[in-house]
Amino acid sequence: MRRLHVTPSVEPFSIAATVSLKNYRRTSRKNSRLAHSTSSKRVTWGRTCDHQSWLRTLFWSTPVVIAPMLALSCFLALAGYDGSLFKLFAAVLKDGLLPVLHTHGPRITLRAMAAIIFWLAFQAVLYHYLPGPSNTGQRTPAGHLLTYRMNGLLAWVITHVAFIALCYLDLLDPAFIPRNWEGLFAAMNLAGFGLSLIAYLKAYLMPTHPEDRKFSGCALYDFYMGIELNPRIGDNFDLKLYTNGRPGLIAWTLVDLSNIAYHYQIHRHTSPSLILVTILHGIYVLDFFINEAWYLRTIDIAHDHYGFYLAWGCLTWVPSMYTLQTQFLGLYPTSASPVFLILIFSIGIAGYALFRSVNDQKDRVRRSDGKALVWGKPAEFIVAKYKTSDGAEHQSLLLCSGWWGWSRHANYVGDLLLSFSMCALVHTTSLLVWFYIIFMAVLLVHRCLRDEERGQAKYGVFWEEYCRRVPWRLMPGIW
Ligand SMILES: NC(=O)C1=CN([C@@H]2O[C@H](COP(=O)(O)OP(=O)(O)OC[C@H]3O[C@@H](n4cnc5c(N)ncnc54)[C@H](OP(=O)(O)O)[C@@H]3O)[C@@H](O)[C@H]2O)C=CC1
Ligand SMILES: CC(C)CCC[C@@H](C)[C@H]1CC[C@H]2C3=CC=C4C[C@@H](O)CC[C@]4(C)[C@H]3CC[C@]12C
Repeated sequence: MRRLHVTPSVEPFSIAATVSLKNYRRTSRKNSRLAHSTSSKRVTWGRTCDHQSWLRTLFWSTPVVIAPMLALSCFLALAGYDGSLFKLFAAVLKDGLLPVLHTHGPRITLRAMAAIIFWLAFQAVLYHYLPGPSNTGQRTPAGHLLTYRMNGLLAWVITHVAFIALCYLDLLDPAFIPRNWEGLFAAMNLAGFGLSLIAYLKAYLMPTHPEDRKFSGCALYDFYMGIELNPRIGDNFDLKLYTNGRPGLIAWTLVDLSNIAYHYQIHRHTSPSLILVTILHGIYVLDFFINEAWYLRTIDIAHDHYGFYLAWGCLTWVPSMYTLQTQFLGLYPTSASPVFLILIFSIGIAGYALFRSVNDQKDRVRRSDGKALVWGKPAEFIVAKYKTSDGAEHQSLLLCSGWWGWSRHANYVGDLLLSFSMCALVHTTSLLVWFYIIFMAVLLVHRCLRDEERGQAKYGVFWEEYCRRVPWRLMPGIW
């Protein structure tokens, strides 16, 4: 890819929606006119959502209550009702909630509390002390460019080797997690709520970058979606990357492995479905750690603020809800034909390949400043200008070729195929097992809309040009 230099003194706000230098000159004249219209705009992206009514804001805060209730329902259904949410609701209607909670509800135990405290501390130590290459994230609305140390893969390997070694030496029961699930679930919730509260108070009392805070005007919404963008302890301990990328994600594969052991201890055989789901989960989690620097350029790190959504979400929702398939299979074996398993597993692998290829294209283009090949050809992109609140002007590349010319979120299509496969492999109609794909579909469709709003506020006319060139949000011809 030839480098496209825009000399500020000649065309201070020009953009290029181009593949080559030839096209660049033509489009930049048009784009510079467009750019002048955005450059004078107030910086609104990543800022207060002052256009929202309080009723709307309150409505969007309801997951603070709904998500823990959903997690509790799934816990109860697995603990006492054959993994059936319908049986659970029938029991609650018949006997009342309190007796159901009394018989099957989570319990705070000292052992589980100690295990969760140890787990969080152990992951914090690995996060802080393990070596790894440094990478910078995306520029924040206030203009900060933060550095992160990428040592997640090492942390994942050390944790799993330690777990296997402790089990091998008979110092730990490999089925420790499902056997202590009622206590662990309660302790994870306490930790998740506790960390969310700490994040909320820290945002007022000791903010890391006060100019990057976002206030909605509704305390509950601020607690839910977060105030600080990148809260840190000291200069280097990034609370968001630690929470999102360590205790929850590493627990995901550990919970799966422990459920395989539990299934084996109870039934004296292994389940092909359980192994295949664990392999898909393992690929997904390992992919995250192998490509950790890519994660710095995703919505979670670059745009989402740090509150209950991420803190409780990663400490409780991920280990308890993202593992529902293996928890179910650990307790209730199912059977499926080899042809079915091979077909569904192949769909999962195809979904993963799409997910990785799309994410990789964007990452390579952004990291190389556009000097990358996409599907064997020089990348096509829009050089989109935006302003930070300090008044400085910056630019980002919006890729428009390869998968990113096919739809604006082809990576979500791959993820949805993979999620479908993770659920279908269990071979049951139990709603609880299918919850993951339903959640992912809602989350990713909502993300498409959210990202659009934010892209428009950040890039203005450049975003409009991008949407004109790549009209489909998710699936060409459908949406
Ligand atoms: N398992 C799970 O629970 C979930 C998994 N995921 C997966 O995580 C991955 C990351 O998801 P997510 O962060 O939502 O989305 P993306 O990785 O697609 O990142 C979106 C950001 O990329 C930038 N961007 C948008 N369009 C372009 C473009 N054409 N060229 C270059 N940059 C662009 C924008 O940021 P900027 O401001 O920098 O321009 C935008 O905010 C996805 O693969 C998704 O499937 C996502 C959610 C949940
Ligand atoms: C409170 C709840 C209703 C919602 C909590 C949601 C969060 C726990 C999740 C939202 C986005 C999720 C993720 C995004 C991208 C990821 C990359 C992928 O490669 C691995 C998984 C993940 C880190 C994933 C983890 C959970 C979320 C943060």
